[in-house]
Amino acid sequence: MKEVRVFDTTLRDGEQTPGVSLTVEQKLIIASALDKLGVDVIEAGTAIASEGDFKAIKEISNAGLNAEICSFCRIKKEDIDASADAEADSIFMVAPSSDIHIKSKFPDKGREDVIEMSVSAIEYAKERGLIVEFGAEDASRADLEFIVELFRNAVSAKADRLTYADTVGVLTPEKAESIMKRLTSEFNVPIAIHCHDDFGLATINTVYAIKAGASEFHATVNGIGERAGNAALEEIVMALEFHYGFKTSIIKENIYETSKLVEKLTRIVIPKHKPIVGEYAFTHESGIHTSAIMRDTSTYEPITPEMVGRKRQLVLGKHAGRASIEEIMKKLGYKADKNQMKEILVRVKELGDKGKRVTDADVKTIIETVLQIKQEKKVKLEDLSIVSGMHIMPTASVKLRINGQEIIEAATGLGPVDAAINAVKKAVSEFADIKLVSYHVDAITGGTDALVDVIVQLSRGDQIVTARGARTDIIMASVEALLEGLNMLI
Ligand SMILES: CC(=O)SCCNC(=O)CCNC(=O)[C@H](O)C(C)(C)COP(=O)(O)OP(=O)(O)OC[C@H]1O[C@@H](n2cnc3c(N)ncnc32)[C@H](O)[C@@H]1OP(=O)(O)O
Ligand SMILES: CC(=O)C(=O)O
Repeated sequence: MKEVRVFDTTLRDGEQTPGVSLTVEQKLIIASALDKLGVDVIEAGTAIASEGDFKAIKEISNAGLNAEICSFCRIKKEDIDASADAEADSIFMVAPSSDIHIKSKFPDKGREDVIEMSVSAIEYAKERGLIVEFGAEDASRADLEFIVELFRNAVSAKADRLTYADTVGVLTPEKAESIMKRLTSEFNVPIAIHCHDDFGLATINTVYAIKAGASEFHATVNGIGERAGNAALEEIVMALEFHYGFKTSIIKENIYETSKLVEKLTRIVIPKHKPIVGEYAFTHESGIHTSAIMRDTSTYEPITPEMVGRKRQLVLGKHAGRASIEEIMKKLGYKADKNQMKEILVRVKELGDKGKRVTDADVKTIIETVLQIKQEKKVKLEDLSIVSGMHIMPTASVKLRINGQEIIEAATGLGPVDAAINAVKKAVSEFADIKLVSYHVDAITGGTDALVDVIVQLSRGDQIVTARGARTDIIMASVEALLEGLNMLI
């Protein structure tokens, strides 16, 4: 089984995603998570780019991590100096290689000049004790014979590794394969592939380059990066290991945790349907699927969620069937006869047909209505007040009745909704350890008087539930959703 090295560039190319900017502390947190994930190289930033990046690279380099710590560099002495001064183990040194890039970056220079500049930069970097991974930028639009010539000179100058960069994502799997076959037949040093996702081909191009002999790939967690992003680490690892029999150092059970951390700190929300890490990658709604999954999970899951540190979710909606209802009834501890089951299913579908996402709390209400179960709500809102304004820290106070006992709490927050949620969470903290997993708000109509639909996901231990609040007042809708969920969990 051939082992492939993983060069993670979440903190460099990933951070080049428009709007993403990480503090030194955040970079350290992500670097530690990447190390725990098992990546071989962490490209921690560009030492020359800013004081913060310099400091981040230095702190990460001195954090005692197992991974090699790398800094991005141009073929420029000052970039090499900054990287060496930041105490990086290695540099990813990049030279423009296509005529388009050479012309626009060095208008009075040509291919020969790029070779000369690269050679002297590599020699200088080696003098400064750095491992040099030398990359050809925009290689996929360059003359392949020039790339071979550039790499030959780079290797003579003692570059340790080479990278072929598909900077604007124009490779195809066939090209990636034939080019990598040629390059790996010419050179004895390790060759990496660096792909972007402009045509949605970053994963397959990377996989084909690896199949053809590349021994390392560059990727980012969640595929974040410039424009359409970089190749996604989690997709490539799973594809290489599952379909092609390669081995990586990645501890797959840590994938989801790392993905959620990167989502939280970069604030780049993972699309719900994204492979491996999207919310719905292991969620099933359709009746036919749920019914089969309950007999054998492999019917509709190519890999188990546990493999990547996740759990399966079964949700109800207009596509539900009897098996889905039976499963949720079992979970909630209810029993119903045939006719009642039919009625519950009809009502769930009715809600779905109205275009609504059916939450767990909706299902519970439907079941209790059909079964004529009158459940006293354990947590009731008796009062809520909010103070917010230009020069005031948003503050909320709540009066709840929990199991008949009156509880009054107050909390501050980043905004009035946050303050209200914090106050409720504080009030119930003695009764249960509840976590808010996700919060989603939609304005159903267009104006400022719109009906606001809030959907929350709450967890308590292993249990996760969804609940809704719908009001014209966003604070009340949020608290209502939270209380609905709480009542399900407590
Ligand atoms: C495909 C990629 O991801 S490439 C990596 C992109 N990453 C970054 O840009 C990192 C963040 N960048 C920065 O902080 C800044 O751009 C810096 C510090 C690197 C440079 O800043 P400045 O000196 O102000 O230059 P500026 O950003 O305006 O232009 C880039 C310069 O680098 C030159 N350059 C670009 N690539 C290379 C290269 N591989 N080697 C040498 N010089 C290069 C350009 O020709 C241009 O030079 P010029 O100023 O003489 O025209
Ligand atoms: C260097 C780099 O990030 C690229 O060519 O895409």
